[in-house]
Amino acid sequence: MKEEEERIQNLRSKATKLLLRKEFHDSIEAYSELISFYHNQISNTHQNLDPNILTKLKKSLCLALCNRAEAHLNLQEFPQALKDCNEAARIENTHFKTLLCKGKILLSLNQYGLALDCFKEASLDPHELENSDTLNGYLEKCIKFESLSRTGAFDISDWVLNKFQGKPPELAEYIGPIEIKKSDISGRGLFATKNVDCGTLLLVTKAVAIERAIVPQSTFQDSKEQEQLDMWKSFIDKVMESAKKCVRTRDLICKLSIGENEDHLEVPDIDLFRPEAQERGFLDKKIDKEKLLNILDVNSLVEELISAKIQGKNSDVHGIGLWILASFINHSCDPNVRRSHVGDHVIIHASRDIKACEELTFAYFDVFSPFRDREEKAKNWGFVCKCKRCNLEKGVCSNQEMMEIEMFLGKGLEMGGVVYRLEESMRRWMVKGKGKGYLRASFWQVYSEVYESERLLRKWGSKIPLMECVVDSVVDAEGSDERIVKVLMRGLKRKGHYGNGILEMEKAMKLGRGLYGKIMKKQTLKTILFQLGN
Ligand SMILES: C[S@@+](CC[C@H](N)C(=O)[O-])C[C@H]1O[C@@H](n2cnc3c(N)ncnc32)[C@H](O)[C@@H]1O
Repeated sequence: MKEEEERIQNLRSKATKLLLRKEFHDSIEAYSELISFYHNQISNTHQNLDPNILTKLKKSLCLALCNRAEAHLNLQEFPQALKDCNEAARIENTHFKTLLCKGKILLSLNQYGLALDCFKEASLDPHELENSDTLNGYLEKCIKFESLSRTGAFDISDWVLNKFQGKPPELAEYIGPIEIKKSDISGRGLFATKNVDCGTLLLVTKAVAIERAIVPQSTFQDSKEQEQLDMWKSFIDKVMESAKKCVRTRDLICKLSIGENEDHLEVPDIDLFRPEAQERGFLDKKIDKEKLLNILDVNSLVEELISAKIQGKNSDVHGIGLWILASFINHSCDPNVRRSHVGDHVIIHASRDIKACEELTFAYFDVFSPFRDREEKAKNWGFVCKCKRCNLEKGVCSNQEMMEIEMFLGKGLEMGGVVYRLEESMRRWMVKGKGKGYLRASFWQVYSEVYESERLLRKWGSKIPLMECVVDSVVDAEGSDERIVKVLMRGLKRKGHYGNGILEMEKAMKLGRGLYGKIMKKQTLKTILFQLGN
């Protein structure tokens, strides 16, 4: 008997040491042995009742379960961690350490309301005053996150102003007025459930996994490709790891498209993606590597590089990630939402006014390029783009005149001449409304060079449309984009309307909200707009 007691005493101190040394896998093993021992003892003791021994055993079991939960939590094995905490709580429902651990797990699972209940309950323990600072920290965080996840009232101003450097702001997951429905473009898509205006926040969601690497522009092509391949491989491993750890993640990943027969795919209920749905029965689906590769091929997103370059972000940093709910958003060459990457979260907001029941689309690749370039990029993604803009431009682009305009571009014809020819052709082809905006966006590079050159403006000014007019039509067709805002702000500066032309500034502010969403302070947005115009 003495020997057994000694063995258990040693096992207990071994498990504790391993936990303190952060050797979580080994500590889980040691605690599991300890937990089995207590389970056996309790069922034996139940037969030869000694209430004191039983109480002592149950206390020890509660502590061992709670410590094993802590180890699982550190390995981000949330379901196992939660299971241990729930068993510990059934033994002693006011156990401080268990409540603290369960609160931390629920916080990691974005279940802020339930986490708050745990921390509140823990704060009632009069014996744990020395832990009150830690507890207050969690309470404050929970209250903030709970409100953010309900209201979407985020503020990323300081971070944007700091050119996206330093620690990103802490974000909570948020699902705005959106739903999943069958799409006319392909398979399923995300749709607005009510009218929203430019800049409205629609979705904030955290990546299942993300992998970043620094690949300097100057790196040789071969090494660049190797670095990207290595990045892709470790990204796949990370997603596999997350999927292995959590039934819910695995089940939700399995709902994603592999790019084939999309029109036959089930349309999942958006509520499944809410953190509160954690407890709903998710199917323990198997996911083999080949299926996962296909899913990642179709749904992974790179952290946006074009806007990163324009905003002066470090464009040597490349990131790839999987954001499950955002994966239901189809591509369009005339998108109405934009994504911003903040830490491991992706933020989706309206880049123009959107009507209820309208499908939300963003650009998978740069859409400020001619039809043939975009066709090639969509092909690399594995689809033929069915958006309105491609359908319209397909017809125009087979036109001999359009081919000539594209050819002139390559042959160094003066940019003013290209703009002039394109505008004249559109007039003759009777291209109207959005069509004009689409084609101007296709040749935006050319337009922007003309509008930014005093010399070209002097030469071609009266033969080509006003910059403001072209900006309006491209914004109408494409929504907000840094490149348009840049040209607009520089134009306003030249005309002396910078900061004092009220109407112009109102327009610029609306475009700014389209760029970063309404989650920026007005004053910060103004500063950013001025920076873009310099
Ligand atoms: C990230 S998924 C988008 C959601 C997908 N429609 C679904 O049902 O799960 C990407 C896939 O959607 C389809 N897709 C997205 N945008 C498209 C577009 N503009 N035209 C045609 N197919 C598109 C392609 O099959 C692409 O591989």
